Amino acid sequence: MRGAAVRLGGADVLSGIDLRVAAGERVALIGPSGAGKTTLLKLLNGTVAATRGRVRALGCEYGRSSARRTRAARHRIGTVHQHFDLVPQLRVVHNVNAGRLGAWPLWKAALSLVRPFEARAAQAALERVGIGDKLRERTGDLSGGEQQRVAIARVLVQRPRVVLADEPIASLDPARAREVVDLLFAVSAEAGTALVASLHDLDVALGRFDRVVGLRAGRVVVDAPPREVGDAEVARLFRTGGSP
Ligand SMILES: Nc1ncnc2c1ncn2[C@@H]1O[C@H](COP(=O)(O)OP(=O)(O)OP(=O)(O)O)[C@@H](O)[C@H]1O
Repeated sequence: MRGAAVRLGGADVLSGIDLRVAAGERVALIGPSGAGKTTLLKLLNGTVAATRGRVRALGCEYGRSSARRTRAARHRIGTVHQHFDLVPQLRVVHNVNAGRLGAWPLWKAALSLVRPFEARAAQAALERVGIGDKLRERTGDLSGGEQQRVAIARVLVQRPRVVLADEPIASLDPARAREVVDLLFAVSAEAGTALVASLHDLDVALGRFDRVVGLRAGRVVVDAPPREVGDAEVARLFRTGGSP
């Protein structure tokens, strides 16, 4: 993205964002609450439009490319949402298959709610995330950590080229958090899938990722490999008050 800005509710949420993520790159997005991390992820998956600047993803430029090209790009961007974004009343298989909805015609999507299509692919994805026995369970009956895995399985069946994860480990204990990060890295290692994850856990961001992008008040103030992000950069990002 070049010079991207987002204005929401009369306020500048992001300004002057220049960012390029390469295939297979693993980027941790850090910064204080309200810095604009979620909004930046939404800009990348096209669910929020830039008010200024350009955002390109997988050969499409949001707002300029044809609807068909834009849809095709968005199908290959998988997002793990902060609050999972699952339908608790539905069985796990339906929530996993939601990752295929963009690729299915409407009739197939509707019919699949009665008799699930591609249950085998959903089963394989669930096995991959370690909950292969949950296919027919009601999603709302699963623990928070299990629901997080369902959300990752949904992204897996999408066969993404880019995975965006919004605070994917916020609700997990340290051991589960490590497993989820391992899982996201394993997904990214396949087929050069890029991973961009917003994180509040600095140890994970600095210890595991290839690159750290730090946002403060809607601007990128750090963009470097972890070895170059020291106490001074972290303090600059997280200090309270003052200008960006
Ligand atoms: N739809 C909206 N309308 C108005 N303001 C919004 C909207 N969405 C986000 N904002 C504002 O934009 C700013 C950035 O929000 P965002 O959720 O991107 O931050 P964040 O860095 O992800 O925060 P957190 O770490 O707390 O999740 C916040 O001040 C938020 O209130």
